Amino acid sequence: MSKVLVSDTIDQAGIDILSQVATVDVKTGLKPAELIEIIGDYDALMIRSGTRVTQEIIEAGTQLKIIGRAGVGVDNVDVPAATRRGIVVVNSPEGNTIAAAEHALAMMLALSRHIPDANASVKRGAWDRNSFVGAEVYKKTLGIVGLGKIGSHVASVAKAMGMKLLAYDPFISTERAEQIGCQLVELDLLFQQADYITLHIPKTSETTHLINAVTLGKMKPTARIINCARGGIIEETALAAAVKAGKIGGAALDVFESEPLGESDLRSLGKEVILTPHLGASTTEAQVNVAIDVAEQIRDVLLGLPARSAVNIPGLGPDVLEELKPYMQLAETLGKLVGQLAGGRVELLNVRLQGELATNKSQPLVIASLKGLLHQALRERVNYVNANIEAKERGIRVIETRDASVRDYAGSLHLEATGTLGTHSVTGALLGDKEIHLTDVDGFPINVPPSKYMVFTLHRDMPGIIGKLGSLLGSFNVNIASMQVGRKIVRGDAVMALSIDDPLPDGILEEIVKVPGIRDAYTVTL
Ligand SMILES: NC(=O)c1ccc[n+]([C@@H]2O[C@H](COP(=O)([O-])OP(=O)(O)OC[C@H]3O[C@@H](n4cnc5c(N)ncnc54)[C@H](O)[C@@H]3O)[C@@H](O)[C@H]2O)c1
Ligand SMILES: O=C(O)CC[C@@H](O)C(=O)O
Repeated sequence: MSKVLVSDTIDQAGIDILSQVATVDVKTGLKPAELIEIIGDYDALMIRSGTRVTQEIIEAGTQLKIIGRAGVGVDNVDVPAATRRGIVVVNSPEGNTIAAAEHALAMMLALSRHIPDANASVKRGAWDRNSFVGAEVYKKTLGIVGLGKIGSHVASVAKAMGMKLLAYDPFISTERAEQIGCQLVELDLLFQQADYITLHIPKTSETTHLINAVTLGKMKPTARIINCARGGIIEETALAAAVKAGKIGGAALDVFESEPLGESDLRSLGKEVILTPHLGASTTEAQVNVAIDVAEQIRDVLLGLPARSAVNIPGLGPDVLEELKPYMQLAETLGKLVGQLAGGRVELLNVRLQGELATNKSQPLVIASLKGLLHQALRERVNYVNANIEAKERGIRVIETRDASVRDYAGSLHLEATGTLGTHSVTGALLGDKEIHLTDVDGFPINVPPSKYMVFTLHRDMPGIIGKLGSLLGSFNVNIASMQVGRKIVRGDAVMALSIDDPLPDGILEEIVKVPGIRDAYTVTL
């Protein structure tokens, strides 16, 4: 049975799902050295934001197949290191959207009305109504930086509260922003005009210290800034100085440059600053959502299935996956087949999406084809995560083409591999109830479902050849399950595809090519 380590607190609903397929150990609060010591025993690691999964931990995790982040941000995981090792990294892109958006809105209102300090004052025994006069958000301008899932939800609630909405997000269209009720503006204008600024962007090299002494200087002296996205987007010393000097009105932060927050000027500021300990996703609902979402993906990957929200498998979102899953299986089978027909070192793979398939995303099919192609060399070491990298490292060039005009089957996939021993091609389609069929080998039309063990011959189409091959295989006790010949013209060149019950014993290929009329023979395991 597989073993899963859960190293941060996650909801029991997730543990229950993992327990269906694995032994689950929950060990929270581990020091990095302790994690390194035990991680080698585990097939999967499930975390929240508390565990930093460094390259060292990934390298010590020799059995790891998947790292599941119960939340959105994977900035606490060394994703490139995981990718190099072929470890899938999954997250829960939507499970805590509402929780994080509501936390940002709660922070905005709490900051405006001094709720935390007023509450603390009453609890201390005071009844001070003069110190906590606040401001209304109604008719004020909210500047939203990052109009993705969380930013959009904040926008719709803020709109209902009567706020005017400005947004900055270079990756969304003006139409999309307008749909959500936001005016898309340049960042400087947003800084100059907003009464409240809320950040909903990832932490990247462009967004690190986006809010600094210079940008803070562009804001209104009454502006209040809210960060429930990621620590480090705001330069904290500059923020503390700006609040102290009255250059901005205040700030509410849920996330920090270093967590847990250590010594910080922010702690000593008054009611203009509110701090929460990374609570954006901390609702019962969100924790159930993310735990189930990520645990299901870990379960699937441990069962050999693809994950729906893998961050290191390009182009493989849940919607794409649903539609392309059967074609990915087809691509992998064709990749295995063409790789073995080509033999030697493959230098070029042409992946052609044909017919209806031509309108689909090609990237997942390219990855699956490469996974199949590299299986011969790498076996279980190659997977959807590292297939691209492994192919690049081996100097395999990939060309993707599309031909919507091919109408033989509703949608088909054609792979052509060129290597040190020549060029071979295979085509396949899904027939009936999504059953894989080989429809062409080296330009010869056939129609056979692939089987685990197969033999292909290139021969001259002439009387007696099938019988001779059958007798030869029979004499070596090889049982033929099915056989089909593909030819373009009568008595021209032809391809024979044989499904056999067991692997072809060593030395028989050499005997097959001695049969008069047979020019070449290949055996493959799919
Ligand atoms: N505090 C918490 O507990 C908590 C919980 C959930 C998410 N988060 C964080 O909230 C943030 C937003 O999450 P989301 O789910 O909305 O992500 P998302 O991917 O749906 O949205 C992010 C948006 O930021 C935009 N963006 C990227 N770079 C930008 C840039 N340089 N300038 C402006 N916009 C840019 C993108 O186009 C996208 O629309 C992330 O940092 C996430 O880690 C925090
Ligand atoms: O695990 C948490 O509570 C934080 C989650 C949040 O920061 C996220 O990125 O999803």
